[in-house]
Amino acid sequence: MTDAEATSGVPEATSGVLGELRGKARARLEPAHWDFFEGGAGRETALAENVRAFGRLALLPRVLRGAGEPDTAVELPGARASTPVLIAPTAFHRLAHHEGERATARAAAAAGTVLITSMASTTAVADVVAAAREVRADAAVWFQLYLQPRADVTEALVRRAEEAGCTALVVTADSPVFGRRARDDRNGFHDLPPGMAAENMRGLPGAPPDAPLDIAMSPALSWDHLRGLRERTELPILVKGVLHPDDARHAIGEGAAGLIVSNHGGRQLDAAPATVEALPRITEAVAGRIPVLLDGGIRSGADVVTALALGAAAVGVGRPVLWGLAAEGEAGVARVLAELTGQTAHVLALCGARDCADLNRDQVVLRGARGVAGG
Ligand SMILES: Cc1cc2nc3c(=O)[nH]c(=O)nc-3n(C[C@H](O)[C@H](O)[C@H](O)COP(=O)(O)O)c2cc1C
Ligand SMILES: O=C(O)C(=O)c1ccccc1
Repeated sequence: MTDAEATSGVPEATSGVLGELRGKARARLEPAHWDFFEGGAGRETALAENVRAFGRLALLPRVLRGAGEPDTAVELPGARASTPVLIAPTAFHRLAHHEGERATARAAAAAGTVLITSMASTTAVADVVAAAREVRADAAVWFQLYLQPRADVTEALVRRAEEAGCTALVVTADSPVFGRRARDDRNGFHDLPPGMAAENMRGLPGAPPDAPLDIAMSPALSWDHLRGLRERTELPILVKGVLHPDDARHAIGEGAAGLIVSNHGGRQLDAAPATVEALPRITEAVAGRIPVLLDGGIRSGADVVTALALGAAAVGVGRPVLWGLAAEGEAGVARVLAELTGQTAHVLALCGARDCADLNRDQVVLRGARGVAGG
């Protein structure tokens, strides 16, 4: 058994553009690298449920609303995107394609969307932003950050992201420890191969000159560290990995500019719920004060519109972007973004929506029941 269908029955894409790219990626990648990209923690329940939960939901279209051609643009902290489909931060793009994050950045910029570039990228953040800005001068790149136990290390990373031209920080809060991933254990995959490194981690305080520091994950991190970060940067900060409504309220109290409802693509707490099932309680708690984004299991325009109807301002896509990158490089990522955005526009039109905000949570219903999802 080498993939999620076998281990947990995740109904991943097998047809359409995404299915084609997924198949091509799988054929091209070394099995251990495929498993690293595709796998999740534990029994891969959260991974499978992210996808399955969307399949349990249906959309109630509104009719005869004279909505016209839908506008897919969204306004976000530090970005105006022409699509609600953003690129979620994923590590190690050079494992997928030799052009790595540069290829992803060019495709994101050309599509007019936000690349949330991972702190664990195999290309330095300055080079990622430069690649995006070669395509589009006002391309938005956000920097995903794991708060480091050493404040001087975190600060050095933030200065790098600022100097590179990133327009927001995304603090990943769901990783007090690294998830246990059975596939990586079985494959003995725990590090990048020779010749590749986490380029943002070079030359930081406490590291030998030019050697990359390991990314630390720490259960000692608290809201105090987030507050410390806020005091040291002008960039808007989004908190990624929020699933509990009280944490959403807490993040607002600490001045977060946005939230990303996420279970890290099922790679951290395997017992976590599907993200779309956690979303309604979060948007209810937030009550429009800051934008709430979602990632996990987005594989179609209907999934995007379902998340939007439940109150998300935008969504992030992780694995499908890696499929596109591994299969066809920049062109493959462009195909994934065009496909998901095109489907989203089509579903918005079929639902009678003018734009991404012109939807209501009463349009999302549980299949096989008469109730409305999330109450
Ligand atoms: C291979 C891989 C690497 C990831 N690396 C990171 C990371 O470096 N930082 C982070 O915050 N999230 C990371 N994530 C989680 C994604 O940002 C996102 O939450 C998840 O992939 C969304 O689910 P999806 O893959 O079903 O779209 C990673 C996910 C994958 C699949
Ligand atoms: O694999 C991941 O999900 C991830 O977040 C990560 C973080 C640091 C290094 C490599 C991967």
